[in-house]
Amino acid sequence: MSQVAREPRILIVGLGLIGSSLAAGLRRAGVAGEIRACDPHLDELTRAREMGLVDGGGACLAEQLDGVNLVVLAVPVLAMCDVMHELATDRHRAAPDLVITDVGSTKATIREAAVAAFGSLPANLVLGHPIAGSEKSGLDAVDPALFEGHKVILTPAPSTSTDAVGRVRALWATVGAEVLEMDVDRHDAVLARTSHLPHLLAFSLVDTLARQDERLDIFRYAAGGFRDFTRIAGSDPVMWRDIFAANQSAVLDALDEFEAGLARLRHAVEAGDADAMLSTLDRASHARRYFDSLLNQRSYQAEYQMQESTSLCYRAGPGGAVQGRIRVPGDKSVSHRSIMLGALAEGVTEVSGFLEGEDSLATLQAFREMGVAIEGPHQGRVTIHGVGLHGLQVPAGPLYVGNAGTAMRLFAGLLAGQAFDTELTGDTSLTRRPMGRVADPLREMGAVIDTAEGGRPPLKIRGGQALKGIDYDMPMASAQVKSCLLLAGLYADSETRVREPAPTRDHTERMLGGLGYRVERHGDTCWLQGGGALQAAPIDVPADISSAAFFLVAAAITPGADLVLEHVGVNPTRIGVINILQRMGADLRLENEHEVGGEPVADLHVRYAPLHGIDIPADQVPLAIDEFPALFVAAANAEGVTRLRDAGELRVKESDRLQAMADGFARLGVEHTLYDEGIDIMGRNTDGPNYRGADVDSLGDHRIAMAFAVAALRAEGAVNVRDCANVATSFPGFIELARRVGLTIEEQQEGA
Ligand SMILES: O=C(O)C1=C[C@@H](OP(=O)(O)O)[C@@H](O)[C@H](O)C1
Ligand SMILES: C=C(OP(=O)(O)O)C(=O)O
Repeated sequence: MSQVAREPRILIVGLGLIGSSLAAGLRRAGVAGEIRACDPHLDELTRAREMGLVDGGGACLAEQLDGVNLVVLAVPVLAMCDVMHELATDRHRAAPDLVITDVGSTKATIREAAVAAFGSLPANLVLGHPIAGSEKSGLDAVDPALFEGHKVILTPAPSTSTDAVGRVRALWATVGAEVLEMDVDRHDAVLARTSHLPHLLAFSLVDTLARQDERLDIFRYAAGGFRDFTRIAGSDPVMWRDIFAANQSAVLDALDEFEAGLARLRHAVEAGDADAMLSTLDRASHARRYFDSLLNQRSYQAEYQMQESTSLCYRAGPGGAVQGRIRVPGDKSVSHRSIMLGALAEGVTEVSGFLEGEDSLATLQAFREMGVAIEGPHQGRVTIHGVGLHGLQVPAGPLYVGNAGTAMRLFAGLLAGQAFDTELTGDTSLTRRPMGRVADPLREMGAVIDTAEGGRPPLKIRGGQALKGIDYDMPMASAQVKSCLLLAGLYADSETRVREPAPTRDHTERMLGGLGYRVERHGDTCWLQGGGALQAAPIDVPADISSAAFFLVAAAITPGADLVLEHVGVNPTRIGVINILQRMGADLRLENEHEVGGEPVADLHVRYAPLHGIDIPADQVPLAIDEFPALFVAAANAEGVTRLRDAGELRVKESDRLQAMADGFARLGVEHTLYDEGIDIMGRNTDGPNYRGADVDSLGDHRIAMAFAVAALRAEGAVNVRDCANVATSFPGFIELARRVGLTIEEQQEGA
């Protein structure tokens, strides 16, 4: 519950926009205490009293202090010094529990003024700053809702009384503000960039243009851009003079950074360097949209940050049909690689069919942060202005790859070969996943990488290392480890060889070949020689067989189903799901088979046919590694036992997928036995439902969420799946497509 101010007598010093709006907000909130004001303009005071904002007041601070419990100093920053001295002299007149706060836009100067006036920083002084305002000023602009939903930053010192901080927090909470704390220096540095610099630029631009054109034609013909950019130049000049003077050094630092950035852009314009211009504009445009969506709490990263507090659920009704022709979104593995290799190539790479899911978008964003100009995505089209193997630039901070194991592991190899240091971070699920499997062989190549305990993220990668080729025998069948080493191998002084214990997806090898980089293979080993170059070429991303798998299974278990999935990638290293379903008796055919950009594709046609349990051949496990959650649902609806072994890798995906599926099955009443590296599923295929409805938890894992949504087709009651926001990592639009083919499924906010 938010706190409410319980001050018997509040004194607001200064009836400008902030002071009068605070009074109005407190009044509107119905605070019980008296509100007084002190202002040199007696007519303003009279008006404020007539408007019902204050109970009384006067021009002399000493006289107004009698019995006051809370003083709010809302005077211009440079007037703060005099007011502090008066306060220090007459504070004995106030109540013994007096708390003082202020609303100044800079904090270090006000702290200095307080120390000068009081001899030291008083424990009952809580410096603060509401991040609210308007280009309008004074009592005329009063707005009781001015602080609602806005932030107020308090900057208490270690010596500040916690009771005083609590009371100032309550004051702002009463008028609807969100209160946070930071130290004085950080406040001044942050505000110099987010507020003071933009005001300074707006004032300067308007002044410059106004001088250039005495007849003010510019203003007459001003377009929206001018209006948007310069609105704040109408702000109170005295207030802003004071702010620039008071926060001089932080404002100058911010201005220096700005001038350096402007000089770079100027240079790009002057040199006609289209790539450099696009890179800056594109980064800015995306950063701006990211900022917008953060404010609206709807971006992909914001969604992750919010996940703790809100959760998206699926409610999948029992039964339903599976009919039609659909195309699922682009392949996630190929999408990640298209951005990575396109960025490292020389020339412009055009990608089509790109997956606009959060995982591959995180990869795209990371390259933007390393200076690569990338246009799009627009309806699956992305244009990457490659910078060559040595053209990446040092990013401003850690690279955040969200939920994407593929991104983190492939980046680890690629970044180990760069000249600069980097840090890779991810969301809570990714932070639990093992990275030693890439860090260890990379270290053998000469990379310097720090991980958190147990080889977990974040990964801190030291740049500038000379990498040497290795001959590596992978302990597990992992395309991510193989790809990571091949990417590092591009930067190595010699040959990098990787042997895999079983075939894994080979998109990296194929795409490197497509971009003119020679990768050789003999049996279970592939290798490349470092020091070459990649040449840009178009990349067509097929539909993702891992996403198609949910609909393949949906059709395979639903009597009467007849479904075509168009243009699905059927690379032989990915078709375990097709092989396994066919062995279980599915009527699944490949039609219209052809090749696009080095990857085989086909339309997959499934009609319902009764399934039976099988022993899943070990060699199919790596070829269907992401499809097991869906395949387990097929097994639950197949007559007899389906046995899976040698699948321990499922325990280190976005969740422990063996456990997550077993837990959900227990709730649905699907009989099963769990093993360390596998599961037995005792399926049924009756004329009616094959198990009951239940509430299940996806554990935030996209594939578990979609698998249980599909399971509802043969359940007796609804299947409610918790924590489904992460479906957007690999399959944006899943719900719409599922509904289109005949599933009854809705999204709900948990608790709604
Ligand atoms: O290389 C890739 O794109 C992937 C490889 C697989 O991971 P492992 O390499 O850990 O098996 C797979 O599970 C993942 O979804 C994507
Ligand atoms: C395991 C998966 O992806 P990643 O490893 O990239 O997180 C997946 O998509 O199922």
